[in-house]
Amino acid sequence: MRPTTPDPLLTAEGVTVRFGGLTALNDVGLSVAPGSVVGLIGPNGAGKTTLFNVVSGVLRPQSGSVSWKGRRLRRHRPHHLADLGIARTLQGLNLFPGLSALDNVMVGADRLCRGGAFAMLTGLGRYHSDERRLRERAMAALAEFGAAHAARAMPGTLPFGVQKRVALARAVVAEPELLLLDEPAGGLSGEDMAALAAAVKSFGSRMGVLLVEHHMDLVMDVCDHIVVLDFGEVIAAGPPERIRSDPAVAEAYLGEPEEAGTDG
Ligand SMILES: Nc1ncnc2c1ncn2[C@@H]1O[C@H](COP(=O)(O)OP(=O)(O)OP(=O)(O)O)[C@@H](O)[C@H]1O
Repeated sequence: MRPTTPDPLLTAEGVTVRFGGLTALNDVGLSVAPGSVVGLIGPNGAGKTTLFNVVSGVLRPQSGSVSWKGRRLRRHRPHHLADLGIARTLQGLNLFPGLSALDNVMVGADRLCRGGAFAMLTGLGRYHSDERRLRERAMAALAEFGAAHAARAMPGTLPFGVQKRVALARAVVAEPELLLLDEPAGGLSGEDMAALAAAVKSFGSRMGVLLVEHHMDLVMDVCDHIVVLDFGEVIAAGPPERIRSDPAVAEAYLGEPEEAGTDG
């Protein structure tokens, strides 16, 4: 269901993470409102994955907090995300190699099914009435990403770009309120990249999205708001047009300030 409140879905505040003597994140914050696409960018080692892991419940920060709809998450773990209404895709595809593309997507519908999609897929429990409904829904999700033709195929037999579409379909089939995307463009090009951009834009009208991504063109194209990390600190935050012209961002990426106006 579409959220009706403009309050943030997800808020991270004052997040600090240290690995031994290295400060990977220092007092970092961001928030994602319903219906907005927030990009998290920064050079290699800036702390993007670390923040993604804190938000996902993989890592506990030394200080700071993560809140969901205004309520602080104290002990959340990745397997709690679906119940909260949060889905994520990881850098790896994480598809089950022994399940067809369609069945992989149905696993993503787990939270819609009382007995769990696994119980349904394995025939354990009495969930046959749910099964047809979820199968139709999973097919519709595959079709939305142009992967309906792959429904019966095993993931390993599919081209990488199609596998990525299946992973995206699995993430959104349960209609999460927030989608966490960790470098979804990795390994994509051309048509697959354009399809991904279109998909993320369409998600933005249905759910909040946090997009961690290296691919700058994609981020500038699809995000409403961008947070830039460098050496574990937020160095800029704002709409794409502001980030694009921010000298601190150019400096972080290029290693030195862009010399505006120099002509030789
Ligand atoms: N488990 C860990 N143990 C020690 N140091 C770590 C660990 N995870 C990350 N780091 C360090 O923390 C810093 C931030 O890493 P992180 O992976 O979050 O950056 P990133 O912005 O995601 O980089 P990339 O774009 O290369 O994926 C880096 O210096 C990295 O080497």
